[in-house]
Amino acid sequence: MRSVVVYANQQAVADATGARLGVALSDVIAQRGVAHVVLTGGTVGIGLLASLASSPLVGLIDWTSVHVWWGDERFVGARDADRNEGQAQRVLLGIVPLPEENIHRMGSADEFPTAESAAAAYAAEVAAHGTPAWDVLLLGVGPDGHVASLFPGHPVYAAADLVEAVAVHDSPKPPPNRVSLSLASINRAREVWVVAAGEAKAAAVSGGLAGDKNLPVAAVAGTERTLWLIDASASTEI
Ligand SMILES: O=C(O)[C@H](O)[C@@H](O)[C@H](O)[C@H](O)COP(=O)(O)O
Repeated sequence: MRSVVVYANQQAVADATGARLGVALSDVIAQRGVAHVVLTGGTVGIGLLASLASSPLVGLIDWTSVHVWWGDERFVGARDADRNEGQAQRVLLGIVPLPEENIHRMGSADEFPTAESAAAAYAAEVAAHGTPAWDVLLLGVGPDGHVASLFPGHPVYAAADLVEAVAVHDSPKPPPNRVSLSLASINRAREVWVVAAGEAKAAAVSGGLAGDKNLPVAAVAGTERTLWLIDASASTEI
């Protein structure tokens, strides 16, 4: 099932999605005992975590039952400000009582010689946890229709999709070296939530919703639900 929800502006997308995530995590824990959430980088992706951190909903969640994963990561030094995990840590993960062993970071350039080896280690980490069907998987969208670090026309996106995680070089969005979940991994999620705000995203949103085969955002779907959580200016071309 696919639904599109249009909010007034970027802050409203972040606030509503942060609240939605808080409710979803407590619901999943009540139903299944453990929740696997996959985070995304980007403005809305980090903004919604900040919003959840300041919401009373944050206290509803049994954080010891939450496992946090990433859809993609920038392959730079562990303390580089570009790291998605560092940004998430600052706004939410470092504030809530989340056990360190529940935080599944993609490897940095300080720990791994290549993005390939970091991707392989991440695939092993996913396998070691039973290759979970992600309960909620968040994705920002680029103006070019990329999601996670899967870029349209990039050889990694075009290549066969039989692995869990891939190394990405020559990313059109800096920094150039990245690690990303594959499309197969993303689409194992029960719920995929696509978040986007701003007029720069309008073409990607309309192309994605119309099923433009060239756009990675058009190829993502949850097995139970796909939610597009966007603002008014990203919705003008639908
Ligand atoms: O690490 C990253 O760069 C991302 O995960 C990427 O896929 C991001 O989510 C989109 O580019 C949207 O980013 P903005 O919301 O900042 O435009």
